[in-house]
Amino acid sequence: LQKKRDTKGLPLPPGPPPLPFVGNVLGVDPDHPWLAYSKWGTEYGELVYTRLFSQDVIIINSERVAHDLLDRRSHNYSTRPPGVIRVLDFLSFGVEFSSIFLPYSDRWRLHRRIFHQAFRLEAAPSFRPIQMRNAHNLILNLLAYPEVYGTHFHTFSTSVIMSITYDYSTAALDDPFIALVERSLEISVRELRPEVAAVVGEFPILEKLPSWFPGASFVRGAILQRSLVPLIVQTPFEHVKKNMAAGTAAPSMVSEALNRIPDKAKDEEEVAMLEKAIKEASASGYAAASETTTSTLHVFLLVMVLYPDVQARAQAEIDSVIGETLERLPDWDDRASMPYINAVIQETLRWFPVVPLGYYIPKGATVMANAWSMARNPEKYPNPTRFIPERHMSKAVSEESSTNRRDDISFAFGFGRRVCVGRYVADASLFAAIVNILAVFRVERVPGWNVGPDAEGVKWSAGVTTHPVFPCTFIPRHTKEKVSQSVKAQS
Ligand code: HEM
Repeated sequence: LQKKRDTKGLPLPPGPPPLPFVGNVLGVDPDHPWLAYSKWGTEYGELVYTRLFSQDVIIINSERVAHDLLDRRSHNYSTRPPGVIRVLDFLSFGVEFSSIFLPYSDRWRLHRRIFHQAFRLEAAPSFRPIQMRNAHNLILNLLAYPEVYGTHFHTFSTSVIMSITYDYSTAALDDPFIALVERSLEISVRELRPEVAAVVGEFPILEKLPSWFPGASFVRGAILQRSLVPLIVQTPFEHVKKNMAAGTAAPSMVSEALNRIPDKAKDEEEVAMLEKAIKEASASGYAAASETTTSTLHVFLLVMVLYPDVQARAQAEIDSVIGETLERLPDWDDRASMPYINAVIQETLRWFPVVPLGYYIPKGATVMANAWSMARNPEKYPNPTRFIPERHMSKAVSEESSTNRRDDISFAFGFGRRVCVGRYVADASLFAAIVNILAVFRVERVPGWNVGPDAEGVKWSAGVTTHPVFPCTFIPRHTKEKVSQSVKAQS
């Protein structure tokens, strides 16, 4: 029996037998590829070799191997797959500058440094007032128009990141800039992934199809995206520079990074290079922050509908801390007294990681870290399809945020040098939104929507980030007047 080998003669892990030309592509649902990768994991082991057309792909299905390769040997696994980058060269979406897609390089390192200054563990709490104010807008929006809850989640996530990054205030409802960002992100999330890249890369003729041609959605996406991206990148950056010139800029990631450009570096070329990096990193940051936070809130809502007992226990905990009559809304200081809420946040991130696959490349192949499969590991999480916050309760959750405990659900935020730079900010946004939603609403399934606790049959959106699509009912636990009063009192 001849062992499979890569082009350099190194042995490759086992995997499903590929068909000529297409490889294993027919076995993969391109909208939910993590399902096939996880199934192969149970058949072939922690590391699986597969081929999508001519692209070699190695899937890591276990946390142990992911930590070993992506954390401990991260210098080998820190760049991004050429597949996605090739699509970008070949059919430009105009987002080649994004920190998320940049190859491992000095340019990427500079982006990371800019993020790190603003979003590191010690700096993240400075954004809490912004996060809480937006969580209050979220509950007011939900009270007014509960049926479009997805739009409110998006407004919340994007407003938080826009304020943090640019001190840019969006309208509480129907902000035109947010609509633009939403459209642009929808295209990127859907099209810019290796499974799509594999197809486009194999059939360059697709690029030549007119954009109206059925199935040529990525061509349409690319055309639209190329016109949206410059607006989205330029407009908020100019806003900061204008405010700085007028002396009215409040602290934000961009204003602080611009202020840090050292005087001695002020030869024109260097300043231009640094400004460009700040502009590009800030635009990538809000792209990365918005969809992920929004999708996690969708997952939270789904589990609250599917697990009414969990919801009731979470609400009992909130009421025990702030009182049953909503004399005030929850605040940051309450977090330490809410171990169950913290466990609900942990379990939400575990139950369905909204970025199910992370992409890395060592030389040659694409390596995918299958967070979805890690989250469903029955040895670490008995009965993994069930939402059980108690599994996180024994570990003094109240003292630490969901993102500090690297040993537990770290797979939700990626691995190695490309680990999510916004995880501390994300954790605080989730707490602010979740605790306020539960304080003010009971969420219930709509009559006739018969989905069981494993959420089988629920539709999930397709893309790098995914979220469930389902109907639900928001029942206010307090009167509108009471909620408005409490919001006013707290602001
Ligand atoms: C619940 C919310 C979030 C989740 C689940 C999440 C998850 C992730 C994951 C899985 C990655 C990929 C890591 C990898 O490839 O190994 C990532 C990257 C990234 N995230 Fe987050 N994220 C969230 C929120 C945020 C926020 C709020 C920000 C900004 C404030 C942010 C900024 C970034 C950036 C810039 C990257 C790219 C890092 C790089 O390639 O070097 N994320 N995130």
